[in-house]
Amino acid sequence: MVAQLGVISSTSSCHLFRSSHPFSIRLQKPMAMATVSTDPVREWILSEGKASQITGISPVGGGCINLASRYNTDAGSFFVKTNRSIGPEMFEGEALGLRAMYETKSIRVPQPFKVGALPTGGSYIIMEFIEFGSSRGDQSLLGRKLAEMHKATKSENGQRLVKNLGALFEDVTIEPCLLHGDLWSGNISSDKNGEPMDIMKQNSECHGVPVSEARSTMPILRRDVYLLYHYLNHYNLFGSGYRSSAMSIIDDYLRMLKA
Ligand SMILES: Nc1ncnc2c1ncn2[C@@H]1O[C@H](COP(=O)(O)OP(=O)(O)OP(=O)(O)O)[C@@H](O)[C@H]1O
Repeated sequence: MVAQLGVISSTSSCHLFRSSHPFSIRLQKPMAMATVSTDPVREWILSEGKASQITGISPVGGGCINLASRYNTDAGSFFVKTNRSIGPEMFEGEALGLRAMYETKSIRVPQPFKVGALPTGGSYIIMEFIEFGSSRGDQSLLGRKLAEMHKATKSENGQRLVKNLGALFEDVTIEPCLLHGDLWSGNISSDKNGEPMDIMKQNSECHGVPVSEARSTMPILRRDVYLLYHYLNHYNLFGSGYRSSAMSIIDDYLRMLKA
């Protein structure tokens, strides 16, 4: 909770746009007063967003997954999406993608500003509000801008590692072996005699191998390459929580390989 100078609506001046929309109150007579806010969207807009007052909030239709709103302020408009049940990982992924596209300075995309968790559960993303035109614009220009974006995209460190990975496999005969498909603490138990057992229900994809005994049988030089595969897979499936582990293995290998 952050105590700050905020703007609230007086009850008598509230105008409801749509009763089902939680942010559908237009603030017609903003009144500054000290208040304790538990609304991180409002807090961000009134601090880092450099607005001193929010003059109106209205729903934006068209989305399927999230609730979208336009926040009008004296510092311009912001586009905000919230989701009541999904955590910030989804919007972190959206912001990551938008930022990467935005930084290419090619095709027009909204600048992402802030992603976070809602105190009541769920999450939000705040980004630049874009006033749409009435048509789809020049389609050939769209194609050219997309091509520009593809060309501008910098290869990630991962691509460098892929190019240099061969060195780790020189003079090695790789023999196929049976690997557990999903070895993690949730899939390990023991029977009533204390015999360790695997309680995996389905063999979907491999995790890293958390058991040090099992891990010690892997060739040290290449072990983290296998681990990296699983971190990347989990990054893809479950979101940005796995990114830093993947990147740190990539960076370690790039240093080791002097690539
Ligand atoms: N930056 C923006 N500024 C203004 N309006 C936007 C912006 N981004 C999206 N919109 C409008 O808001 C609508 C909902 O956004 P979006 O499509 O991203 O919602 P979603 O629920 O997250 O995704 P989906 O529709 O793919 O399920 C869009 O159809 C578009 O009209």
